[in-house]
Amino acid sequence: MKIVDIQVGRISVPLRTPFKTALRTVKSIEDIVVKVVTDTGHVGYGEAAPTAVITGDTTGAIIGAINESIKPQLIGLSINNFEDVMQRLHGSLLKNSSGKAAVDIALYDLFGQLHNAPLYKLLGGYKKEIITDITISVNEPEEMVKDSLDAVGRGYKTLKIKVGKDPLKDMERMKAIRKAIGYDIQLRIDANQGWKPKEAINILRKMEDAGLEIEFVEQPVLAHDFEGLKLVTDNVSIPVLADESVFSPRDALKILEMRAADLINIKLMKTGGIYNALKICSIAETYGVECMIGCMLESKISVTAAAHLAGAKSIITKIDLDGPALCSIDPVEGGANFEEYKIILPEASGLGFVRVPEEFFNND
Ligand SMILES: C[C@H](N)C(=O)N[C@@H](CCC(=O)O)C(=O)O
Ligand SMILES: [Mg+2]
Repeated sequence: MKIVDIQVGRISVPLRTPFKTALRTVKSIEDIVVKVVTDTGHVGYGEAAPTAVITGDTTGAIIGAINESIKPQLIGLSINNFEDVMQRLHGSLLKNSSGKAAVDIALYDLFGQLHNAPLYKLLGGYKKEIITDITISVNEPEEMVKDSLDAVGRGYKTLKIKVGKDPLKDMERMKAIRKAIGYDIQLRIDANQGWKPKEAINILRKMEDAGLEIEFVEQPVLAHDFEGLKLVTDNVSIPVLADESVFSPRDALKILEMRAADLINIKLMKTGGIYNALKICSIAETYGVECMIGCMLESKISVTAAAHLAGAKSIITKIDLDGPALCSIDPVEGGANFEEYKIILPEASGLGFVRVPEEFFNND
């Protein structure tokens, strides 16, 4: 099964409501899609999200990385020697994790097709069904209460609340949400780097004292501030999850050696796809640290790949794969079945897509 072509296209999907974090506001998913074609007529699909404020990857940079650096390395290689293909892909250029992720995902789709098995089974086959949280954007407290109640009405049992805009207001937000939804629903929070270390310690202790029962806090401080992250981890009881601080297996190793966080958030757009995400799973297993699998603003294509990984690995115990649930439409047939909080993995080979619209690849 030889790679004969790699095509790049675009997918655009309006969100149900604007997505707001401490870092950005977005109204629609505007991602890059990739199609890897083989001499046997098989096609693998991938996707990249240009989340410049987190990964540094813009739309133009992703397209350039794939067309100028990745594609020339891969044409003619055989999926049968998958290790060689992965080495060439991940060695083709530095950084550019989102562009690498799109191609890596498409190649894993082909790897599954080559071996005629769903990817999650080839990677471990731990479970066929996973349960995701849903994200509540940072807004005025009343609006966040309304959005939280809507999410609970849709059946979600875990909400990930975006904070990090203003510590005093964040406290108000969390008190209002907890009061409205009660204690049967789990609350995790994501500050997206919005607090300073001492500010984070202060607000998290207040949340503990107020009995808000926060499952964990995601990325309270700046991504590069490993010492600040450790200071927070050492000084609060709420577990700390490293998100923007961990892109590569090397980052994961450093964070875990320092004991700077209690949990790690794996996202394919940060790791450059499944190949390196698997290494982070092994590192985390070695340290006995559980992982979350997360996503950026991604549609069903790349979130299906993340769901296959989550279904394969027991160390992934927390799921934040709500990209498709935030979308107003789903233009892709097949892949994982997203039924609100329940994600069911497909039994078809590879990632299991049935139809990815050809229009995505008409680049006029
Ligand atoms: C969408 C997901 N639940 C999420 O919150 N992902 C990121 C932010 C993604 C973005 O800004 O596109 C996260 O910080 O966990
Ligand atoms: Mg996060």
